Amino acid sequence: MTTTTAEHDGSGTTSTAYAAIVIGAGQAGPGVAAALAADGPVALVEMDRVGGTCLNHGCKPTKALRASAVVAHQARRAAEYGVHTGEVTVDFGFAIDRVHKIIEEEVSGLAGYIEGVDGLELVHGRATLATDPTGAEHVVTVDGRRLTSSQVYLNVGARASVPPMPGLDTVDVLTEVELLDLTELPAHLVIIGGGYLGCEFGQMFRRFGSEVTIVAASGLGGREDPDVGAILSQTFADEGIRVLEARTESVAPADGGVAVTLDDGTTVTGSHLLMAVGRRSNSDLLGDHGIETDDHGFFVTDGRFQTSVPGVRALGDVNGRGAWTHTSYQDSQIMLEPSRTVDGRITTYAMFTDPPLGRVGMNDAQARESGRRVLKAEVPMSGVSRARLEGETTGVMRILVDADSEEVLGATILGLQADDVIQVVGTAMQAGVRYPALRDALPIHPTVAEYIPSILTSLQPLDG
Ligand SMILES: Cc1cc2nc3c(=O)[nH]c(=O)nc-3n(C[C@H](O)[C@H](O)[C@H](O)COP(=O)(O)OP(=O)(O)OC[C@H]3O[C@@H](n4cnc5c(N)ncnc54)[C@H](O)[C@@H]3O)c2cc1C
Ligand SMILES: NC(=O)c1ccc[n+]([C@@H]2O[C@H](COP(=O)([O-])OP(=O)(O)OC[C@H]3O[C@@H](n4cnc5c(N)ncnc54)[C@H](O)[C@@H]3O)[C@@H](O)[C@H]2O)c1
Repeated sequence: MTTTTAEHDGSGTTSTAYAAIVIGAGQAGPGVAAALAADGPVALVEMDRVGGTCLNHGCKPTKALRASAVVAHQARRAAEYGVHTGEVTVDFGFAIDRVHKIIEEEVSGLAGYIEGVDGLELVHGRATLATDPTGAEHVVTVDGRRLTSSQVYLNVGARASVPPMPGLDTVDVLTEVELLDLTELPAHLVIIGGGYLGCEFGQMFRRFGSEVTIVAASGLGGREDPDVGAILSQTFADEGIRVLEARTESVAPADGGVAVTLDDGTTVTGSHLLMAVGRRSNSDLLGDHGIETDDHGFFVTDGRFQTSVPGVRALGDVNGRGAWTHTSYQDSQIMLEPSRTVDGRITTYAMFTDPPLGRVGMNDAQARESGRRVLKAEVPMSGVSRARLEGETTGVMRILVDADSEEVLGATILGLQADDVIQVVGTAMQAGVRYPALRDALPIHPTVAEYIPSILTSLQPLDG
């Protein structure tokens, strides 16, 4: 077993050798660090609170906050179900406080877990990395402390991208970090970006009572089939959210808030501005690391996460092979099982609007591009009996299969419980199940998932 050695170089700097150093306590780092600590001393370096984006200002706080927004919406619709509640008001301060309490518990639970692992040292501070091209001794510096190892794992994640725009330095720009720290509800939240972040936050804040305008260059849910984007747009319009399909050109202060000028000449004025136009890699925070990155700063890796420098591996968002907690966490599982590779991973994700969107594998456009002979089965959610029973008929359910190989190629579900139901298809795809086996499965009635076997009995060519 390798042991930690601490040496003084005469300048007062302590140099400590580890069996492995993990930088970033996000979704992959803690699990990998804990497992490696069984074989020798490991340092886990984190510059912020443990748990990374997901736990501190990503998936978990947003889904906790979404729960309040969904309840507000249901309460307003209660009369549709014969339930009478009186006037519905939202105490935003209470809702955000609830979120923070849940997150505090989870962060301290994770910190306690890390502290309890034998051989694992949590080092607080921002790490910079000087790699050794031979792979013999990489040097990580944290607050003047020198840590060395031949094995370095990078789980440094990504942060909100704030692209340059005239006037940005004259206004307060919020990212999700600051938005989740607000204690008072914005009067009018202007969101730049109509992707996952823009859609999820936009709908939540509208339901809390803010006026919301989303400026979305490629419409809502830009990566999805056009009809899915159109259903989302109609749902948002029905809830009173203004969506403008344009690019922002500049921003400026206005009436104690912000004015956003768009490329079609329109100007929108709001009290708060949220930037939600994608993520940028945190690889630059490591300093002059000498590792190959792509044009967007994501580390280039092979299927076992090996970077261009021997002994340095990159896991999670920063390797550009996924942009979700589940992909980052799965990277750590794959890393710890030598026979596995990330190559060929079937992408699956959800967008937690209400109703949610679930996606796995290909959508229509990707299926067309694949050059395969594709069959498609679909049903509007208004045709799904469970959705009708629950009064939640917005959306569509769609599955694509290969007519020749009978492979399941992908599915899009926008509608009631889509974030969970999609996983039936994802699991089948991972297991390599051919569509006739899925079609012939016995489903439970009345559920949303029962329509997966059911619609597979009426496959049609993709484009009619
Ligand atoms: C608002 C929002 C909502 C989201 N919702 C979902 C969702 O519902 N489902 C989902 O799957 N994904 C969601 N995501 C995406 C998800 O949060 C990320 O994909 C996930 O957190 C990535 O995990 P990671 O381990 O790669 O990086 P991170 O979780 O970002 O962790 C990286 C860690 O490295 C640390 N670090 C960085 N540089 C250094 C350095 N030089 N020295 C020391 N430490 C460093 C950071 O402080 C951080 O703790 C959401 C993201 C956002 C912003
Ligand atoms: N449910 C989830 O899993 C979830 C939720 C939120 C965030 N996330 C993660 O966070 C990442 C970032 O999400 P995001 O929504 O910020 O990015 P995104 O890439 O999903 O969407 C950004 C959108 O902004 C638009 N845009 C870019 N520049 C613009 C401009 N100047 N004016 C107007 N529109 C502009 C783009 O057309 C695009 O539609 C995602 O990739 C995802 O990994 C995941």
